[in-house]
Amino acid sequence: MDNRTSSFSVHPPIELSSFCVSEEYGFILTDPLTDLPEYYRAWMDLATKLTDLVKTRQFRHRVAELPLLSTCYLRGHRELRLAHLALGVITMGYVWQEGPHQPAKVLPKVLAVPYCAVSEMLGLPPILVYADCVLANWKLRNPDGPMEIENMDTLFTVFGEDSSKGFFLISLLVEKAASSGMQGITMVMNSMLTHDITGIQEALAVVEDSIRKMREAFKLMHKYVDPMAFHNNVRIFLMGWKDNAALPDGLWYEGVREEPVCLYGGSAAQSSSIQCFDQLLGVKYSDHTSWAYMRRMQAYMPPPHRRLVDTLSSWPPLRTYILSSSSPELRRAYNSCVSALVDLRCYHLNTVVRYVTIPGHKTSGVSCPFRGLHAIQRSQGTGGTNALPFLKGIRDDTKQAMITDQ
Ligand code: HEM
Repeated sequence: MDNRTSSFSVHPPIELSSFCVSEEYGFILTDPLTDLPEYYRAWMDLATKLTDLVKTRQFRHRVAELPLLSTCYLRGHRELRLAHLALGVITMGYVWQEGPHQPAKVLPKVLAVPYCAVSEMLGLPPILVYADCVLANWKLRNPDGPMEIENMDTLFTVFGEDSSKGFFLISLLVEKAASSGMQGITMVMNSMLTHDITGIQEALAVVEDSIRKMREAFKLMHKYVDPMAFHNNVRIFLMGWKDNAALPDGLWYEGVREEPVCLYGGSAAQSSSIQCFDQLLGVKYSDHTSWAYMRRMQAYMPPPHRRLVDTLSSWPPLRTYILSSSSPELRRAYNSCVSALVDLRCYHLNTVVRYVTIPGHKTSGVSCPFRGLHAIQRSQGTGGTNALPFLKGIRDDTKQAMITDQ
């Protein structure tokens, strides 16, 4: 037994809606707004024109000309989320316009002050997070049509337009596939409360099916995202200012803080879905650095989503429950989920080799537009990790969760 309580009596049933998670969309923001009140026109205009203005090196000048807008006209969660997304995109354009060898070290007051205010209201850090650029950055072209890539668009892209769009939308579809898994998780947990073995087993099959569907959705990445465009453009504009040699001291938010702030860049490591599956299945990150990193990523999730991960981690462990049960079917259903998660992580790893490692080697040639890049940055994820060792470790930890007969 680990230090979680072994008693089920203290745990009320889990309701996804209490964590702002929808049955149909999971962690995705449903019906995101596509525009802010007219007062915020300057933000929306700038965020939608990032690519053109970065190409012509005008983005920073245009930011400097922004009026200092009050956040008092932003109403409700959806307006705040759209404002956080737009200001995040503008911040990335401002910091990385000249590439990693010449980042801006100071975020001007006209941007820093409202951005930090909106971030505080949402309980999110003032940087473009996964919950912005993926979970809140989408619309249906035909509102009555299906949620399929051909019928979808982003509200904003970062540099590397088509590949940026593809990266955000495919990640969104992977999240959509995870939504049935979130329902499966609640079914597992709530069936544990009543010791309903068949219920747990059926719910685990739902979880497994969802993880396998995530892998299927992931495959679309290869059709819609070009590796070189991802590596040299998209990735650069998602990088943060923590564990990044380009901005070793962080970024100074003028008019807000006295000291520069260090924050990780936007990465799908900030996805709550995968951390929920890990909690359900009892995946233990054996390396302390990886554990600490995954824990830190929770601060980049919207607070109710973070609470769900925490709640799952405080429940009596499913794995221990299964180990003490005599049902071979239950054990099989659990192992199939672990196996699906290992497969997903293996697929993800191969994708990282294709999109980060291989282009990183090619980029070391003289024609690289970012030739000032330090070697480590060429193979670094947007979340600041040295990607491959970190991801291999977590994949191996997932394998360790498998229950073997002995
Ligand atoms: C081109 C596609 C992708 C690339 C190149 C990529 C790259 C990376 C990298 C480099 C990391 C290490 C952390 C960092 O420094 O950012 C990472 C972590 C992670 N990524 Fe991705 N990623 C991709 C797509 C996705 C998608 C679609 C998902 C799922 C929604 C995802 C989920 C995760 C998770 C959960 C982690 C944390 C480690 C883990 O739990 O295994 N990634 N990714």
